[in-house]
Amino acid sequence: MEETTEIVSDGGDEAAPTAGVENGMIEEEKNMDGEVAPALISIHPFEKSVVVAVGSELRLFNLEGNCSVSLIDDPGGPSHSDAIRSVNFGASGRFLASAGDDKLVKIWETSSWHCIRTVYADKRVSAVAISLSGRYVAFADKFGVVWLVGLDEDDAKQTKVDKKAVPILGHYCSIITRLEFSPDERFIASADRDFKIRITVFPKQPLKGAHEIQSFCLGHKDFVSCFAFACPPGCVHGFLFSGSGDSTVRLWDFISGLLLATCEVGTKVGSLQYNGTEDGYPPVTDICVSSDGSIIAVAIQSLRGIVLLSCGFSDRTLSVAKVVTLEDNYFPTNMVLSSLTQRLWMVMGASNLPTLSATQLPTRIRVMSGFHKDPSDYNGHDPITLEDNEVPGGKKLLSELQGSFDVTMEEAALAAAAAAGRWRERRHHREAGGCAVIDGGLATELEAHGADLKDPLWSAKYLFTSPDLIKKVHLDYLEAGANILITASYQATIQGFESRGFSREESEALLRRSVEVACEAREIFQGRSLRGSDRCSKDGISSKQHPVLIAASIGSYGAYLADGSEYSGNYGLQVTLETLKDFHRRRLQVLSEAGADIIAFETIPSKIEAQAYIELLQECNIKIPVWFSFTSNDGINIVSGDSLTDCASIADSCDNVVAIGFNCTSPRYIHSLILSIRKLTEKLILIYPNSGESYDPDKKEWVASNGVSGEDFVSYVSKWHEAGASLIGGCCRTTPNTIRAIAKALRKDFHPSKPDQELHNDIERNILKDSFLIDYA
Ligand SMILES: C[S+](C)CC[C@H](N)C(=O)O
Ligand SMILES: N[C@@H](CCS)C(=O)O
Ligand SMILES: [Zn+2]
Repeated sequence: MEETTEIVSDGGDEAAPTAGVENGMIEEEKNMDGEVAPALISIHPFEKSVVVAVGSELRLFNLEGNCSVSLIDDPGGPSHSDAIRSVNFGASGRFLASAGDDKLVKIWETSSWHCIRTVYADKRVSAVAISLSGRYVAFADKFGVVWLVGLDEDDAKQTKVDKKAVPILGHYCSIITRLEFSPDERFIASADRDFKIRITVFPKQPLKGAHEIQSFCLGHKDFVSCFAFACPPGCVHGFLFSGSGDSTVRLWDFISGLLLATCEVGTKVGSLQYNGTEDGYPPVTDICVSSDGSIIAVAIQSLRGIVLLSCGFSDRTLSVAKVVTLEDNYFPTNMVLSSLTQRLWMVMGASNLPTLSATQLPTRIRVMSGFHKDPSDYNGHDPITLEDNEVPGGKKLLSELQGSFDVTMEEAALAAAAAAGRWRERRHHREAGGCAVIDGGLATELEAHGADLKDPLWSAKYLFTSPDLIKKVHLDYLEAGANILITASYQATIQGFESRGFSREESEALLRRSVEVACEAREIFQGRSLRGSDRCSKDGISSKQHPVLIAASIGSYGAYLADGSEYSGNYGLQVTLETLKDFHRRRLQVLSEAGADIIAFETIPSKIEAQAYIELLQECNIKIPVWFSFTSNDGINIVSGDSLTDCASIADSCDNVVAIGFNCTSPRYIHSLILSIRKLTEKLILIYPNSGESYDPDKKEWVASNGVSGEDFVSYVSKWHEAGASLIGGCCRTTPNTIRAIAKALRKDFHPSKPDQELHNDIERNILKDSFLIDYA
C-alpha cells in the first residue's frame, strides 16, 4: 500500500451533489430524492459544549459560557452542503470532527472553533472518529474503506485544506455504520451493515495501514447499528457492547471476538411498547454506555423512550433492567451520555421532512438524569427527564439547538420521521417497493438497426466495427426509461478478440471501450438536462430525474464458445473450475476497473461457473458490486440442471453480490423463480427475461416457441415486482418498446395514497439506493 493516496477532488464537481448519477431508482418527483438522515448529537467529554447536526448544519452551544457558538469555517474552502452523518468529539475534547454525504470531513479545534482541516473523501462518509491522543482522525466511506488523517501540532494553529488521507483498512464493500477507537487507542473498531464488527490493531505507524486484525465479533444477524466500549474497574481491556437491526444488544470480549451475552431487547420490550407495524422486532438504533459499563442506555426504532440494561460482567449476563417511557411522540434518533455528569442527552429529528422546508430543520432535545449504578435501584426510581428550563443551558440552548421548533406544528412530523428511523432491516429492502429498470436486448436492437450478428463475437463485433451504433442503442434504451445499461461486453473476450488478430492490449482496450461507450451514452442523455433541453418524454421520464448506472456484462464461457451452450452449461468434462477461472480472470479484472458501476454476470448456466466467479471476486479483490443472473428453462432449476438452492447460496455468500436473479429466461418461468429465490436470499432480486422464443445457435436466429408474447410479458411486470423483484428489464428479443412499457408499469406502482405511505416509500427507496447502488458510485 502506498504511504499516501491522493483522493483529490478535481474541483467542485466531485464534492457537488450528484444524486442524479448516484441514485439508481425511478423517481417521479424531484422531492422523492430526499433521504432521511437522523439528527445527531455529541457532547464534549468535559461537558463544555454540545453539538447537534441536522442536515448540513452544525449547531453548537457553549455550556461553560452559556452561549451559542459560531463555527469559523475555512475562508475559501467548501462548507458542509449535504447531510452530516457523523459528528464526534474525541476523548480529549480538543477537536470535533464532522462528516457526511457531501464527502467532506471537517475537523474543528474546540477552543477557537476554527475549522483546521477539510479533507475531501471520494465517497460519502458514514462515520468519523478521533483518536484519544487527538493525533488521528479516522473516517469510513460508503465503500467500506477506513481512511486516516494525521493531525500534527501545527494543525491546531492554522487552517488547512488537505486533500490527502490514507486508506488503512477495508470492509470489502460493506457500509461502515460506526467507527471508534478503543479507550486506550490500541484498537480501532468498525461495524458494518453485513452484521460484523472488526477490531483492528491500531499500529504504531498507522499512516502505513492497519493490517493486523485483532478479531471479528460475529454473531449479529442483521446490520450492526452501534457499539460502545466500557471498562469496569479492575478490567484490563474492557468490553464492547453492540446493537443491531436484529433487535439485540450483545456483549463481546473484543480482544478474542467472543460473544459473551445477548439481550433480545426487542422481544423483551414487547410489541405493545413500540409504534412499529413491521414484522419481527425493531432494530436497535443507538446505544450509550458509561465508561465503567454501569449505565447502558439503548434506543430502539419506534420506541417512545429508552431501555436500560444491566450487565453482569463476571457472570456474562445482559438483561433489561428498565424501560423508561418518554412523553408521547418522542423517539430519540441519537443519544450521548456525559460520563462527567451522567446525563443522557437525546435528540429527535431528521434532515428532511416532507412537510417542512429544508432550512430551519427542527430537532427536539431531551436530557435525562438520575441514573443508578446498580440497576436494581431502578425499582421505583426512574431516571428523570429534565424540564426544558432544567436542561443545562436552559431555553437558550434549546432554542439554539432545536431550530424553529414549534411544538404544535411540527412535533408530529418530527416524530414520524424519527419513528421511520435511521436504519431499516436489510430484509425489508426489496419488499419496500424500490426498483430500477434494466435495459432490453442490446443485440436485438443492434439487429433492428441492420447489424449482422452472425459472427463468433456476436454483438461484441460492433465494439470495433461500429461503437457508435452501440451508443445509439444505449441511448434508445435510456430514452425508453432504462436506469441500468448493460454494456456490449457479453460476448467480448480477450480470447475471442485475440483469435481475430487483436493484440492482448487491443483486446483489453476493446473491453474497456464497451464501458466507455455506455458512459458516453449516459453523458449525452444527462447532458441534455444540463443544456436546459430536458423535457419530460411522453412517458413522463425526465433525464434530470433519471439516474443511470452502467453494468459491465460478463457472459458465460458458453457465450464465448458461440454454440449456444450458455443455455445448457454443457461445456464437456474437460472444462473444470480452473479452466473457467483462467478464462474469466483477466476480463473480470479489466472490466471491474473500467469505470462501470457494477458487474453483471449474465446468463450463468451452472453452479461451477457461479463458483468460478465467486472465487475470482475474492482472489482478484474486486472492489465493485456485482449481480449474478442465472438462466432457467423449467422454472425450477437452472439450465444445467443444477439446483437453484445451490446456485443462490453460492451467490448469496459473497459480499460483492448485491442482486441475484435470472435473465434470458422465458417469461413464463419468472414468477415461480422469483418466489423460489426470495426464500434463498435477502439480496435484491433481478429479472430480465427474453421474449420466450428459443435460440438456434447454428443459424444464430431466434425461433418462435409457444412462449408468451411481448404484450403478455409486460402485463406481468407489476406481479413480478409485487413478488419481490426490484430490478426489472428485458433480455434477448426485447426492445425499447418493451422497456418503455416496463418503466410505465413500474411508475404506476409508485402512487402512494397516504402521506405516511409516501414517507415510508421515500425512506425505503433511499435505503435501497444505499444498499445497492449509491455507495459504490
Ligand atoms: C445470448 S445468445 C443469443 C448469444 C449468442 C450466442 N452466444 C452465439 O454466439 O450464438
Ligand atoms: N446482454 C446481452 C444478452 C445476454 S443473453 C444482450 O443484450 O445482447
Ligand atoms: Zn439474452
